[in-house]
Amino acid sequence: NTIDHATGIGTGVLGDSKQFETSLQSGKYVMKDTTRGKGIETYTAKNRSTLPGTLMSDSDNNWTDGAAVDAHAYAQQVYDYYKDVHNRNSYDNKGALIRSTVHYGNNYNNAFWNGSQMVYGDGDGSTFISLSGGLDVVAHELTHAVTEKTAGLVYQYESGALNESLSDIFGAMIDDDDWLMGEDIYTPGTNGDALRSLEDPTEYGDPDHYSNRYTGSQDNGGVHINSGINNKAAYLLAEGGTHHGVTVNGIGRQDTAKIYYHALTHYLTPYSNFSAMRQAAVHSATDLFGANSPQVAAVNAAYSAVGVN
Ligand SMILES: CC(C)[C@H](Cc1cn(Cc2ccc(C(=O)O)cc2)nn1)C(=O)N[C@@H](CCCCN)C(=O)O
Ligand SMILES: [Zn+2]
Repeated sequence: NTIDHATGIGTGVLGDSKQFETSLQSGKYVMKDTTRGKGIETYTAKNRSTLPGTLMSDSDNNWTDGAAVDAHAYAQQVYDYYKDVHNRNSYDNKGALIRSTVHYGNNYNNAFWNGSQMVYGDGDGSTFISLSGGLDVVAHELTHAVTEKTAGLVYQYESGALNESLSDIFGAMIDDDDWLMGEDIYTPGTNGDALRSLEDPTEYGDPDHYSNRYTGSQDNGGVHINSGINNKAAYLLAEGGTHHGVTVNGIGRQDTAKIYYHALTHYLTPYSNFSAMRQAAVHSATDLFGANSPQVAAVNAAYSAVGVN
């Protein structure tokens, strides 16, 4: 009925005011958006680790829990990106309910997709602040769900690094004011730093060329490390540049996002490696823009520039 959905207003982690969809339930406003797919819900774990915890509620629809405000508002923004830009209805393309829990654990320095929902810690206040305060973080986590429902890239070694890279790529496409990951919620005492950089992965110790890939077993075989190689390729594809003597003529963020989304939903498979990623991106650019397009040429150049054949 008409009062089913309402517009909440609140302050985010960084003190920014925003509006978002809520609904009225048994006389209280709750963080449940009934207007997108089968819904978007935000819960609090109250600093314990039981999931999903308690649905966020408020008496007057003016919200002061910054972590919940951002988790809820950014989940809506990421839903809208996939719907409006890629015509995808939630992470399963069937309007799956999107659930987030904030205030997970105690001073928990991480955020993750647990296979069913998004989970955000509050950080310890010096390494991280509440991680849902990063739009790129929310997009990163929700993209893990998209990947699971599409290519199903196994979370280890090269397929896992591609899984990670695609989450970073769409994080950067949605939080599109830079090519950094986590800059808004990492080390509040230090400006301008981040967890990872797609522009220059080596800035945070990650490789930007296949010859420098990590071959050990830590981090599930380097999934958050070797992601830098594909992240660099995506950055070069969008922005252009010369890397290891190879020049790429950039095609912009929009066409780059279309190529990766097409690859994710049409060509990548659970055990795709970096070489298969190059082929999937070439096939996708060919499908979308034609075999002799500048986009296809740029894809080939970008992967050659990072040493992937
Ligand atoms: C999305 C991003 C903000 C988040 C960042 C992150 C956080 N951590 C733990 C961590 C903790 C402390 C520090 C430090 O510098 O002291 C750095 C990293 N490692 N990565 C991240 O990358 N989380 C992983 C969590 C993976 C959990 C296992 N599936 C992911 O979603 O891939
Ligand atoms: Zn990830």
